[in-house]
This record gives sequence, C-alpha cells and structure tokens, in this order.
Amino acid sequence: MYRALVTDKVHPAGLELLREKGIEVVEDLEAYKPEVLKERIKGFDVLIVRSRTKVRREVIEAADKLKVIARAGSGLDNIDLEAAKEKGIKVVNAPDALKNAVAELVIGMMVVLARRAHYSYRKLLEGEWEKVMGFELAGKTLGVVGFGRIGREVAKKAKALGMNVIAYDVVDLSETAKEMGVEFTQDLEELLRKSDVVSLHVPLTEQTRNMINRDRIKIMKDGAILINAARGEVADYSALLEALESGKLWGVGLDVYPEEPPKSEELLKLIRHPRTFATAHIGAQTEEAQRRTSLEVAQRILEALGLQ
Ligand SMILES: O=C(O)[C@H](O)COP(=O)(O)O
Repeated sequence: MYRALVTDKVHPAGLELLREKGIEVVEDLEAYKPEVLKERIKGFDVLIVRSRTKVRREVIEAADKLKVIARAGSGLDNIDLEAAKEKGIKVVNAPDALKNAVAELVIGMMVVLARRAHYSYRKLLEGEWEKVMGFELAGKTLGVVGFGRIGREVAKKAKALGMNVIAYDVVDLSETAKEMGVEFTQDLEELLRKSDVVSLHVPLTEQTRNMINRDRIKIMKDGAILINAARGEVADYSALLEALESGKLWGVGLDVYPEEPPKSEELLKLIRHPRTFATAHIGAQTEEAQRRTSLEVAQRILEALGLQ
C-alpha cells in the first residue's frame, strides 16, 4: 500500500480521492519544519506540500521510499528539483487550478490601490472622513511581467476593465498576445517605461530573483503602481520602500514576501506604509481554487504512481 504524507493544509477533496484509490494519507501539519520532516519522511511514497514546506536536498536525501513530491499549487521554488531528479523522484503540481483566484486578487488590488480605498478605510477606522483622490484604470496601461497562465488571466480581466495591456516574457509569446489584443515585448525596460500598473507573474528562479531592483524602479513611470503576487524575492523590497517614501510610486500591492510570515522591521515598515495594500499570501486561498488544486494534484499523483 502506498503512503502519502501531507505537511500543509490541503483541501480534503483530493486527499479523499487518494484514499479511495487505496493510498494511506497521513496529515501532519507539524512536519513542515525541516528537522521534523527529515525524520518523518521515512516510509512515505508521496509527499504533498504547499509553499510553507521547504523540500530541500537534506529532506530528499533522507527519504527512503519517496517516489512523488506533489506541490498542491503552482510555484516549485520551495522544492529542490535537482535533488529530486537525481533520486528519480517525480515532481507534480497543479498550475491551472489557481490562476483565476490569483488574477481576481490582483485585479482587486489594482482597483483598491488606484482609488486608495485601503487608505480611505484606514482613515474611517481612525474616525477621519478624508475624501481621497484616485485615478481610473480604464485607458491606462497594465504591464504584465511573465505571460504564463496567471499573467494571461490577469491580462484578460484587465482588458475587460478597458485597460491597454503590454506583456513581457522570456519566451516569445507574441502570437498568443496578438490573439488577446495584448502588446508583447521581450524588453522588460520597455514595459516598465510604458506601464501605469506593473504586475509580476514570473516564477522565482535565479534569473528572476531581484528583477525589480532600484535601477528598474527608476525606469518606471512616476506615480505607477507595482503589484507582486508572484514571489517576494522577485522584487527588492527595500527599494520598494524607498520608492514609496520618495513618492516615485503611487502604491504597492503585495501578497508575497521574501520572508513569510514577514518579521523584519523593514518589511513591516513597507507593509504598514499608507501607500501599501498587503495580504498574507492569499492568492490561491479560495474554496474553489483549493478544491480544484487538491483534485488536480491528486490526479497527477495517481498518474505518477501508475494507478490511473
Ligand atoms: O505558487 C502557488 O501555488 C501560490 O503562490 C500559492 O501558494 P500556497 O499554496 O502556499 O498558498
């Protein structure tokens, strides 16, 4: 009998499907800690995680029966893919299931930031009536950095709001962009120069780490908005704080952080800034997305084990 260890909160639908197929599923939400996981992993054929569990080389090397690492979600930056490959362990994920949830959050952030609705709410809570002035998104340009599944979903929704969209990707996706009525560029700086709102949708890799740095922020339009619902390390958060303090940026929307939960004083200062709208990595946190993700990843596990 195959055994699966689940170390993060995963929707029960997919776990139920695995049980129906005869897999023993053990949920241990404490085993996400690296020292615990190194011991706990022994005897399991499948490991199911979200972003909280870091599946590093030590864990993979300590595993004695592991055949599949399943990421109930999209980003694989928390898994040592090289170490998994060396041991012949398959890695599966569910990149389609959450794209709508993330895209809806990003659109919400754009509206909130452009109208400074978060600040208005903050003032009301403080007992102040301040009629803040914002700007409209219709007719403005959204720059989508990373034109994968999520980036394309954000572009589609932004077009429906009447925005012009320009997309950047290292892969030539000009045909896909053309079909969607989106301008395409492989020159990131061109996108930064043209966009009123920039939204990041690249995976975290050595190439994308710190891609939005001080120099690139300088290239952005004065008064632009930056949104990051991808990975914290893709942008230099100290540079973002400076750009808010200097008035270079109109606002910043953050769902992800280089440290989760954020604890450093500087990160907390950025989060507390009146021009920041911040959430706690909730991009994929909808009932619908979690259910779809869990079912999709369970299917991938069954296929990888040859049970489907
Ligand atoms: O990469 C992802 O799937 C999203 O960032 C969501 O991550 P989470 O499953 O840890 O919430």
